[in-house]
Amino acid sequence: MEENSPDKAFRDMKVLKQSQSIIVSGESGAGKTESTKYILRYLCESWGTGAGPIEQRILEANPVLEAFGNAKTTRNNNSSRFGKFIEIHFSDKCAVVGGHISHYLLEKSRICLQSPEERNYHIFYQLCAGAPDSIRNKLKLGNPDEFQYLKNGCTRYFASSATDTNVPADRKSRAHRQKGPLKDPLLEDGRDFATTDKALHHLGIKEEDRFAIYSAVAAVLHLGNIIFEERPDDSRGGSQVAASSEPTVKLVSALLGLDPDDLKHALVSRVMQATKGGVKGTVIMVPLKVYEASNARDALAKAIYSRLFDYIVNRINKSIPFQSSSYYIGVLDIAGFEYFTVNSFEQFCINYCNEKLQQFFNERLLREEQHLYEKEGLGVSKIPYVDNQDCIDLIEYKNTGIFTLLDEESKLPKPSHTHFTSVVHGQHSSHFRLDLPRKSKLRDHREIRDDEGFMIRHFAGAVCYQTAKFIEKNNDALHGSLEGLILESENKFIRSLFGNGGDTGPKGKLTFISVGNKFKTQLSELMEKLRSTGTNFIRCIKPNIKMVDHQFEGGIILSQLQCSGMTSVLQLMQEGFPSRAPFSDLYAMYKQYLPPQLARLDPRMFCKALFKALGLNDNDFKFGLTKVFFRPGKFAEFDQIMKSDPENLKILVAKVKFWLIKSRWRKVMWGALSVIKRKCQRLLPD
Ligand SMILES: Nc1ncnc2c1ncn2[C@@H]1O[C@H](COP(=O)(O)OP(=O)(O)OP(=O)(O)O)[C@@H](O)[C@H]1O
Repeated sequence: MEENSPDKAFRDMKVLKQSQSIIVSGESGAGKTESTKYILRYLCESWGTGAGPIEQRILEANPVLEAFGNAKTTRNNNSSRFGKFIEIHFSDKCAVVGGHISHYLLEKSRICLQSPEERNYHIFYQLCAGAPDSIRNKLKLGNPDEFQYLKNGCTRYFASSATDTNVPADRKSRAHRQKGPLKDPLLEDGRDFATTDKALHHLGIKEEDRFAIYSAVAAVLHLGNIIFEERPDDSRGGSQVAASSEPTVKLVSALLGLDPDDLKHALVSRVMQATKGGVKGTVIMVPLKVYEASNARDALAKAIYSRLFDYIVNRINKSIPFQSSSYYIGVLDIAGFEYFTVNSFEQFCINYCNEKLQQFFNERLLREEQHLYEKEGLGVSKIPYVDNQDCIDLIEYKNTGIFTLLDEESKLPKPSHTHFTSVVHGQHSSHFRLDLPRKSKLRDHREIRDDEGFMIRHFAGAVCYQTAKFIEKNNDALHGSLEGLILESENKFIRSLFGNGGDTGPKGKLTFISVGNKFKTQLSELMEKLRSTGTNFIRCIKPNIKMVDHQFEGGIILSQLQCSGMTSVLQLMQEGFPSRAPFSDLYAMYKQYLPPQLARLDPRMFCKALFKALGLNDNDFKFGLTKVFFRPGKFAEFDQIMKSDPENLKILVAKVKFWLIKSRWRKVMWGALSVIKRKCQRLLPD
């Protein structure tokens, strides 16, 4: 991490009177979130009123966001599974006045299923391990083995050897009892519940609402335990809730404020409005097969949890309000480029986002820089970089982009991922960025059928996407019966989670709400914001994949630098002039150090005189039309000389004067010589 980025952003905001953004990027586990926390702490503690209530709340937001939005993955014990843009707002005096958080793409699939070494969101384990008995008993929480939504992943808690004994044995899973706790210096589920609870309290969330939040989390867990079986009397393959799940249905209904029979009914059937035959608009109930009912249950769990996450972010925002602000510094912490053996809709969205951010990075650091060199006539040779606009168009273009094709497929009466995939290939058969999976260099990917996936050549490498779940994951709508049911919940809190979401639309009417489209819109708003601010980039580099300290693996570090475009930037910095200042700024900065007869010079002459007098090496700087440009590190050297002790300054002034006299003398000499030369030419016979 560049050491002074937040400080630079703050100084730029103050001097240039312009809002700033800091884009923190890097792959999972590289340190984006930790860096973001340092930045926020630095800004709040340096420029807040000694971390007063507002600043404190901005900082308190972190444990809450992490509890509900972070999870253990194979690459990071505390991986943020959502993106965020945190704005710290400042008054015209540059003091912190408030903040705002926007969040993007919470990973929903994790709520219902995790791979064996990974976990669900931390809050589930915090509740099971650390909530007091009074809460756990009311919410009927046991150990992670008791829940379908936890038991397929890693069920161990985080704790140290010393603190592991604080958690009673009956709260621990079998794997935990056998293998002991997971270890991480920053995480401890038993203790972290209290931290989350305290942070929620500090954000102004009362005990009653905190309990409502925990009840919603518990409802999600119990919901996952409802299982379905085929109805023996139904020839159409309909399903019913298994008898063994009856108590769970009762419990979930109580937690969600629903009638158990209504819940059962809504889970195993779907309302449809007839569009033909009979009376148009007649509502008919379609029975769901076992796998469809299970999907409906999972969709409900994901909807509750993601709405809960929206609610929590909203509450955080309410706790850090600001009436008016003059500027802000926004910090973007969003997942970096991802590629796995199986890549689905989540990777597609995040890689699309990274294409946009990379384009922005190229624009700001490579294109604009080189354009400036050209405009100022510096004659620096061109550094090539790849323009990825074609890849962005392939994904987001209005009529034929992959997002649009996916939305169109979803609106068909019988959407199918194979049809969608074929349309993508058909539409872009000769696109350089798109190819069939069998063209992949990886064997696993070559085995994907032509109509089940596509490969995109991203700026950071080719990725094969499997389209099997694209249609389902791109749809945020609950099916009609569930939506209608939940909107009529007797639990005010649950109703409020769903009630005023602009996304839901009229009750039970919408069958499709596009996730891709929402993300595209959010991202374009974010890009607009970034473009209107001064930008600072922090590139986090992961030193090794083992999650251990002080171990640097050259190969993986180099590939991260290449993927993020850093090698091109470094080349540009090496051959270019990364620091620069307009003549007038330098003049204004240093004239106070120099005597009046020098301060009277025009800014360009002043700078020339200064540089010559200092005896700076001609290779270390270049004079453009309006600015002077410095080689890396040379501006700092120059600044140090200028601000050094008075004795040194006296010598310097004498040198400047001497240079000026010499150059004026030379000018006069040249003038006189030219006159003499011309006169001589006239006097001499042809
Ligand atoms: N500056 C740091 N000092 C000490 N440890 C750090 C630092 N930055 C990161 N780490 C360690 O690396 C882990 C991963 O960092 P972090 O969660 O910030 O990664 P990330 O890039 O945000 O990953 P993800 O995209 O998965 O959220 C941290 O939990 C911590 O153990």
